[in-house]
Amino acid sequence: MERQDCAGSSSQGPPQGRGGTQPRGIKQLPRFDAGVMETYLDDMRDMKAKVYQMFREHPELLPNVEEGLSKEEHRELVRRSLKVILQAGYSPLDFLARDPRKYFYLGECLSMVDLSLMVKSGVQYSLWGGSVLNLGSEAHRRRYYDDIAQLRLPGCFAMTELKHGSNVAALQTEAVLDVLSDEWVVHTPDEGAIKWWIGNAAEDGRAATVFAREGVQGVGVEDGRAATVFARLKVPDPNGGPKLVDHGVHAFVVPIRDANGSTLPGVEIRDCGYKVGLNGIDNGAIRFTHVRVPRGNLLDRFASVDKSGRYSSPLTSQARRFAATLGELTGGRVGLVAGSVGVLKGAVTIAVRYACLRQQFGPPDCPEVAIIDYQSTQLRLMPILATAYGLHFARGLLTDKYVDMKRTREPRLVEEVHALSAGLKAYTTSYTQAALSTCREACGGHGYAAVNRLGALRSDHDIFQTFEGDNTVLLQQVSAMLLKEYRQQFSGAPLTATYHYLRAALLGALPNNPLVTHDTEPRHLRDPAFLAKALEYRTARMLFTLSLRLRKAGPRLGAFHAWNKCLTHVLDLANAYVESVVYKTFLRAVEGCVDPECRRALKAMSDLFALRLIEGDMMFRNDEYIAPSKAKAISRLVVSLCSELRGVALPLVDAFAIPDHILRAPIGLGGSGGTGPQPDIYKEYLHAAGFEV
Ligand SMILES: Cc1cc2nc3c(=O)[nH]c(=O)nc-3n(C[C@H](O)[C@H](O)[C@H](O)COP(=O)(O)OP(=O)(O)OC[C@H]3O[C@@H](n4cnc5c(N)ncnc54)[C@H](O)[C@@H]3O)c2cc1C
Repeated sequence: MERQDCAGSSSQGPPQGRGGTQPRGIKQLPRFDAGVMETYLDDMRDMKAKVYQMFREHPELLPNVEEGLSKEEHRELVRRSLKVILQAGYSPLDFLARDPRKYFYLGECLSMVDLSLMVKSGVQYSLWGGSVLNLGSEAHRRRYYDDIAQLRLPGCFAMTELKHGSNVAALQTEAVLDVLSDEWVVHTPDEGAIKWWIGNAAEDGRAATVFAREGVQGVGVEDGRAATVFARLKVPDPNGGPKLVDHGVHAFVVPIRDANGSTLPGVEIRDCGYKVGLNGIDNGAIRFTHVRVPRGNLLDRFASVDKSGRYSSPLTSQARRFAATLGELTGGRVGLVAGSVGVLKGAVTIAVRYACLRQQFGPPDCPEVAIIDYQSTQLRLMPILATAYGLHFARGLLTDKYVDMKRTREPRLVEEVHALSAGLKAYTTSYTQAALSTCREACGGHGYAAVNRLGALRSDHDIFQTFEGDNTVLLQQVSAMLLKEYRQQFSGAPLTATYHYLRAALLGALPNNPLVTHDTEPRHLRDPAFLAKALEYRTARMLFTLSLRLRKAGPRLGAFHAWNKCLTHVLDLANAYVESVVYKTFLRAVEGCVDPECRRALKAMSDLFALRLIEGDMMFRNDEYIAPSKAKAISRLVVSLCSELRGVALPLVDAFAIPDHILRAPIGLGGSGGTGPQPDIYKEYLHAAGFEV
């Protein structure tokens, strides 16, 4: 075999150690200082440093996946961690109530410590605490705030039932007002209505926010002493009729355990047992048998019931009350986006560092090459790295809008945050879940070792796609809101005028100059104006065709079946919308970066993010938005951008600044961030396996 030029392959640079090998003849992005990038990404670094320092001082709180903790041991660890966080002066409920940016930031920090801890904190403060804060009155806040904040009253959020999860409006738990005793009687009418999966219920909860039909109340939890129970509210007919009036699902505070942890009369709680992941959380199932709580336990921000049983609400319809209630719970979704982005950063950090070090094969008589120098590895990992940055900035946008919404309560902002939190929650958690598998595969067999954490992260994170709103269901809400917005925009106009207008707008968005559809110059392909317009066109086109299809199918099939017939299209539209928002946010972040080297790396990643989307969508070809020659040029550019980014992949992951004692994956250790002595990953790994080295 002909001897190859080692330098021409990939043997430049150190054969071992951080950075691996550097191919020659590839355009390189300028090196940048990871510390400068970190400063740009993160304006709350001090808090992160302190939180992580706390876990350095308490290494016993970091679960060791190899030890195979039982669910009871893991739950105990999480309980202790929550207390240590409080003792260190961090009050998550205070953050949530007064400075939500800190609350979500803390969630992201905790995600790589232990996802069970992050989620348990979310159950106590965001779900249980948040339901009291957001759905209750000032009296409820005064009564419960301190006890929830200080963990003296662990609680639950009891919405889901055995037979109903996504379809919350169909919950069956009842809360019936007994006007003689001035109490709600919370009751589970049948097995299907047993509250299920309720976090904090199996051991810790003392109370629960129970979601029930008015006239009904519910409760939950192990750690929880109380729960917000969602139940149907029923009151006597004001006209003296024999039947109770059902006002739909409302939230009630229901005590479930006494101070000694024993369940209260009428409350039966079972442990949901081992799960695929998140075993540090005590999920439980709760059945209520005619549990009585005072009338004042209805969380009555949107509806109240007086002593005589008269129901009143500032919102005119059941649907609007229900929407307002669920709208107040968007904070949970914002928290999941933050946690999921944290996991994505951790996973890609492990995979990139390992891929830079791991060597397999090479030209004859030459050193082996680092696996990151294989084009296939670059195409796997660089888009994930770019998306992690894009979603980091999008998470920032969502948090800022959430804070503004809470401050102003402006109705348009409320709708926007609802759509954005639903869309980003679905998109981010689905993306991260897929990326976890890709990172595991990119690390080969060692990625499968439990000690390297990718498997545990994959198992723990998986359910992020389902709870706080199933992703498929949330994406439908996003598309429904986009359609509604379009309809409102054209309200008053005859439907045909609307469609003609949309069609004309779309045709206008098509590049009418054939030179543009055939332009293969990288300068054009990397022009943000081209990329942003292409992604906007995609969303607008999907919106247009979806409206058209629904309009055609609706009269024949009815709204429900017409929607179902178009469901794939509905989901594609929502994803396209979210991707367009992420790209625009990414662009603003590129423009806002003053360090020229960092900006070039960010620009390359934003280009890669958008180009991959265009490359992967046949619509652009089918519509002749891009000619075949342009499509090929885009694919070539994607490969070359991945290759350029490979040169700065290490400082890009270093800028996420996840310290080794938090990352805890021997194959992903970073040492002192590229400036000091580098860890010997194999040595660490052998050591973790028990070898003396
Ligand atoms: C670990 C864990 C913790 C949880 N913690 C809590 C908690 O603290 N409190 C609480 O109240 N709940 C909790 N839940 C419940 C969780 O919120 C529900 O699981 C979630 O809302 C989904 O409901 P479901 O499981 O009934 O799924 P379903 O709604 O039955 O969905 C099943 C499948 O059907 C699909 N599907 C459903 N409807 C549609 C539709 N309209 N169109 C297309 N596809 C559809 C979904 O995409 C999904 O794939 C928890 C669940 C788990 C597993």
